[in-house]
Amino acid sequence: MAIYQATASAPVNIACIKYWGKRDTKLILPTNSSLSVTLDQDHLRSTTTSRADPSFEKDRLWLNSAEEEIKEGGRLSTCIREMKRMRKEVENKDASLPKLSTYAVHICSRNNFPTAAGLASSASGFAALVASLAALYQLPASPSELSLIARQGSGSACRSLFGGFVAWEMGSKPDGSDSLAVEVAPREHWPDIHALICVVSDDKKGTSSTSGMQRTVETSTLLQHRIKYVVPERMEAISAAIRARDFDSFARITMQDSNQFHAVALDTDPPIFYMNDVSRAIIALIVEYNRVAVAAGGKLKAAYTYDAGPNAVIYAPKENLKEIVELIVKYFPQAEPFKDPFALFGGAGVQGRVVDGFNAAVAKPFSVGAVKGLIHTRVGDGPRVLGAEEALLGSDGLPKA
Ligand SMILES: Nc1ncnc2c1ncn2[C@@H]1O[C@H](COP(=O)(O)OP(=O)(O)OP(=O)(O)O)[C@@H](O)[C@H]1O
Ligand SMILES: C[C@@](O)(CCOP(=O)(O)OP(=O)(O)O)CC(=O)O
Repeated sequence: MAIYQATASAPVNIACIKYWGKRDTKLILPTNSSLSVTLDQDHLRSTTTSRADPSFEKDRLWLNSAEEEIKEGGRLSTCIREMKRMRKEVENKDASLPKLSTYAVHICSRNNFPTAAGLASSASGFAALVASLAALYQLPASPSELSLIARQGSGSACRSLFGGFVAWEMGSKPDGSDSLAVEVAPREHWPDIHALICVVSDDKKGTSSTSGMQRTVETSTLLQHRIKYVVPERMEAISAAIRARDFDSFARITMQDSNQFHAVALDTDPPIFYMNDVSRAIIALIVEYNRVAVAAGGKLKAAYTYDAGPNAVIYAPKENLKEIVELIVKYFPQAEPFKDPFALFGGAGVQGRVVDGFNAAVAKPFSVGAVKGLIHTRVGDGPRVLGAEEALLGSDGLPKA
């Protein structure tokens, strides 16, 4: 008997222009376009194996070893159904193909980082699910076409179908067929963009993105201003900054948009707070670091951004990462030695330090544990189809131990 199985991995993405608000909650159609940087899967990824077999009784999914219920009409079941529909179209054109669209699937996925902790696991997770099913079904679909399906799993997931710098165009059609991800620039265009993730908390968050953004749509007047006047202009400006490799503009817009996203969260009734004192202290440090650079006649050297949680993501050109790590470690001492994937410190270990002219009083030093960990990564590529040796399902079609 032939085995029909495929494994794929997909990256996390962190938005610079935030998606926050839906005009259609079932199809997951946003109230504004958004733009993100895809992070390197060598560091953060979801890996998913999908298998179709006539002996399987029903579709099943395991996430990090535990079986998840595939609820009828839920996001998982929608994505699986849509992928089967695309396979059926291919089968209709070529009668010699096995009827995989009629078989149930077993899907096993793993995230190599905490799930549901504001590290965008739903984005890499749904992108990996769609990429592995596309490989299993041998679909001739482009990343933008696949993004239409990943979007229905979790909005931000549609942007993880591409590497590099990615826009999710909100579209205008009621059926959502023009609400998809497009590449603004591949990672090779600007590979020097690095990211430092400051893990402030890896707990499950209080207000989920899904429910938080709907409350904002229902109650925030500021959101209406953002949608109409602010985001369209910013999408243009940041795309131009990316094309020109203009970090100064990229950084300014990224920080402004993070600030406005958290402002609309605060403008929600009742208000939503995603950042905490640690998040705000990191903002103060980056603002002061940039002030020193600009005062010396230079340009912005780093940009912070925060999703629906307290974790900071700091984007910066590679050359600034050593200074940024030293700055963060000075105020947020680490229990574990810094994992130095790009050999910034040459094995010497990190010394907390600020640049000359830095006003140390902008933040107070915190104790060990306030920032639980630092992940240094960079802009990365899109989903990868992996070899059979990476499969997460065993020969019995169940998760490997
Ligand atoms: N590898 C995966 N495969 C399939 N689904 C996944 C995977 N990883 C996460 N998910 C789904 O995404 C959910 C977590 O999404 P949630 O939005 O709560 O957290 P997050 O993505 O870490 O945070 P955020 O999107 O706000 O940055 C999980 O409960 C699960 O349903
Ligand atoms: C703050 C954000 O990270 C919100 C992400 O929201 P989700 O994509 O997790 O929401 P759903 O579509 O309801 O699954 C901003 C962004 O990634 O653009």
